[in-house]
Amino acid sequence: MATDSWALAVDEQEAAAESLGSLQIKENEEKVKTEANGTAKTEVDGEKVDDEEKEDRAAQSLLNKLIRSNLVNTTNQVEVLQRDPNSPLYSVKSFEELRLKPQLLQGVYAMGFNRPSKIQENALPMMLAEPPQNLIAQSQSGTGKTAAFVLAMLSRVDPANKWPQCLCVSPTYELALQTGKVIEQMGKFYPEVKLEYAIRGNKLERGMKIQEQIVIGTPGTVLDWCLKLKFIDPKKIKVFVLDEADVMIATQGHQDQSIRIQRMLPKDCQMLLFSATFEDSVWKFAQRIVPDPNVIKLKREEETLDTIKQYYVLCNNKEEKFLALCNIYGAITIAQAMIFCHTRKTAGWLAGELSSEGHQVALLSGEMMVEQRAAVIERFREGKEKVLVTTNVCARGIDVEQVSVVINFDLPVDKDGNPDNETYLHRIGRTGRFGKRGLAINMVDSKQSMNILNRIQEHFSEFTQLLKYFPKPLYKTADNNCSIKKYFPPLQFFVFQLFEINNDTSIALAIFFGWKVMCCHK
Ligand SMILES: Nc1ncnc2c1ncn2[C@@H]1O[C@H](COP(=O)(O)OP(=O)(O)OP(=O)(O)O)[C@@H](O)[C@H]1O
Repeated sequence: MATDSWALAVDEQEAAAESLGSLQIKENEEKVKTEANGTAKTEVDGEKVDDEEKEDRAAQSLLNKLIRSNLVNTTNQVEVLQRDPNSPLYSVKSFEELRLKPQLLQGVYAMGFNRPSKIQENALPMMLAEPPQNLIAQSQSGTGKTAAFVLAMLSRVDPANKWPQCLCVSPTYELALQTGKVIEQMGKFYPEVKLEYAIRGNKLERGMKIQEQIVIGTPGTVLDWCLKLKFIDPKKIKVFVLDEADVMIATQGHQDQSIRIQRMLPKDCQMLLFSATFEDSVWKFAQRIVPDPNVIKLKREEETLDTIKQYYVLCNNKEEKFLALCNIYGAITIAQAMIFCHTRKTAGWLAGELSSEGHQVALLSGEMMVEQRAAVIERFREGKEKVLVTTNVCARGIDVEQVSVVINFDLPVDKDGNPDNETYLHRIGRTGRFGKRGLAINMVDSKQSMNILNRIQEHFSEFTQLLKYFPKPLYKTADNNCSIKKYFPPLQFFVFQLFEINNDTSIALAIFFGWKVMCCHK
């Protein structure tokens, strides 16, 4: 593919992203920007490392919501801590058992939900109980929290009363919109219930009273609407939901604003708080927001490196790394691969080079809006591109199941240049549940990067035996003429590859023969 067709591909990607315009996310209406660009930069290896690489929790959370269409399966058990340990613990296996209003049951089924998710089995009976109970719930993104509290809110409102009865605060404008969409979908057959967005761009006339029964918004605007502008009478709120508590506390001021809102609510208002993670700070915040809570926790599925074959390739510079990459592509059949780079600049360069070699490449990096990133991931999932070149923004939480090959073009390091073991695990790890096998290839281009790889190896060797196979040099280029010095792995390695790999036998065989292919190629 020539460079201009690469540019064309980017244009197509952007066009695809624009088609997501139905989200109506307007740039200027909320200060909290979900794209992570425009922030401070650090110098590493002579290149700018953007702060995009730092975790932007709101952006990550939004991205997850945009690309997820299904529940995340989990084999872990839900842990329930009841406020009153003597009261019976109810759990439901069907939505019928919840005795929902028929319009809501219809809405739930129309969304394609057949049965409650793991967390919903316990959370829904608690949320719908009489008298209402408070709840703190923690489970990873995609396990059904939003759907659960939306159902609770819709169940509790009285459509005959034309004032806000349920209040939901979200960390950003965009996240609030996403939750609003779920309310609209689930409440499709319950049109009497109306929704209002308390977000900065939504200007209401002074002195008016909101008639919609559900208000969803960001903490600052919700606080203004309750306190200063008095659009909402907080004393009439029956359900208060604080969503994404972990993202919320990461934003300056949101914690205090949320607490101030909570203090205005009546004592018998049902308080519900949700979070994907449960660090100490989140737990402390949760306890301030939710008095006498029931607590539900669902451990996240652990990622493992046990099923991943890990290798490294020794090179001298990024051009050689690119060459090595081409050789690997020449040698093995790769359905789809994700390639991680440290900086946007390298990612852009590599995507261009691969593209001009004829690969169908997608590029994902931090200067893209979250919706653009979601569109790129979607295209990649659909197989429209075979290679996804990305910086760290793509590393977390994105499950592109069909990808069995991950290439660390640059090894993951933190801002101080130390190995980032967690990111390494997220990039190449697979949840044990899928048991999917994979291949990870690490590009090493200096003494420092070898050192980093060794430290990553040491770190993971502590808790997995299989890593005796890690890392095996795949091949080594000594100079730009590529007189290749091969490291022959022990025989057991081939035996291991040939007999233990199921799904990826083809890759194993190809690698096996690929040694020769690489040599011939040179
Ligand atoms: N009981 C269910 N059956 C089938 N699908 C469901 C069920 N509950 C939720 N889903 C779907 O699963 C996906 C994740 O659900 P949901 O958004 O509620 O999870 P979450 O834990 O709130 O995650 P996030 O915080 O990322 O939004 C959504 O596409 C949702 O429509």
